[in-house]
Amino acid sequence: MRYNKPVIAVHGGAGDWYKRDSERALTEIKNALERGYEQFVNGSAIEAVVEAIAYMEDSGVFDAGVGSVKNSKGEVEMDAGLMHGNSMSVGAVASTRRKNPIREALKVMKYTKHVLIVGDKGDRTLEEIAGGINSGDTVGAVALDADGNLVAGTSTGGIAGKLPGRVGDSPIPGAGFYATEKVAVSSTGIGEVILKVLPAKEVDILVSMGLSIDDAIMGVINKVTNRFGPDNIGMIGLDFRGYVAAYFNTKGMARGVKNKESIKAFIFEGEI
Ligand SMILES: NC(=O)C[C@H](N)C(=O)O
Repeated sequence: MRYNKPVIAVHGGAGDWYKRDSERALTEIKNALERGYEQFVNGSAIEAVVEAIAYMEDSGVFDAGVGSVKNSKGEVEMDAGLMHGNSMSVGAVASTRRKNPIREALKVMKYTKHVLIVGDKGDRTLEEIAGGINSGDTVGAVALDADGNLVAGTSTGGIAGKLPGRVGDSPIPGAGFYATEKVAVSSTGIGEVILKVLPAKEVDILVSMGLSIDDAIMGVINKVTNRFGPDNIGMIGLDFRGYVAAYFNTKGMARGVKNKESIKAFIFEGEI
């Protein structure tokens, strides 16, 4: 469906939402959309994506930030990534224990020459970087601002019971997130599948070959299902004209979209 810009879409993870408090998740999706959308007044799509994701990290309802699942040793290790499509700037963190991984990813983007900073050593580096930024399921956001900037971001606690040090798709550009001048995409699901398929990059390739964002995301999800079976992936995407699409091969995916005219949120059926 097409939305006038500025527009933001978010997801709160693909999975078996039947077992979970879906009412609360829908409310939190809407709150995250409001929080992100507010940023368009003074900020760009970057602030919109970061604040929407930081809200979901703080909510405790999703597998990200304070709601993160634990690894096999009972510890939390989180991954996040962020990409500005027009400049192709990227910032990402993996195996971090810092409070809001998406804000740390923004620090990597803004204040370092690097793409990905990992682990305890990375956390010490990030602690030293000043910049005034610091003030479940995987969560993600894509936004298009009034100036046409497209941004994608993703943040996760990963997969429950993962081995310490395991990193999934979420902080890897082309896998967990990707953005260009034309599209912004965020993925969720089983990182071990997503890392082999690079679905966010594939959506970019298909769109640059002339497919709509809707056909591109649906095509990639179908391809993953045909090769790896169901219950492993969901994606949201947005293009430069304001077309939004979301597909998943799991039972549900918390997701929503907001612009000036409307706000929508779904977990099971429903087109955003
Ligand atoms: N729930 C998720 O989406 C998990 C994330 N994709 C990972 O494998 O780390």
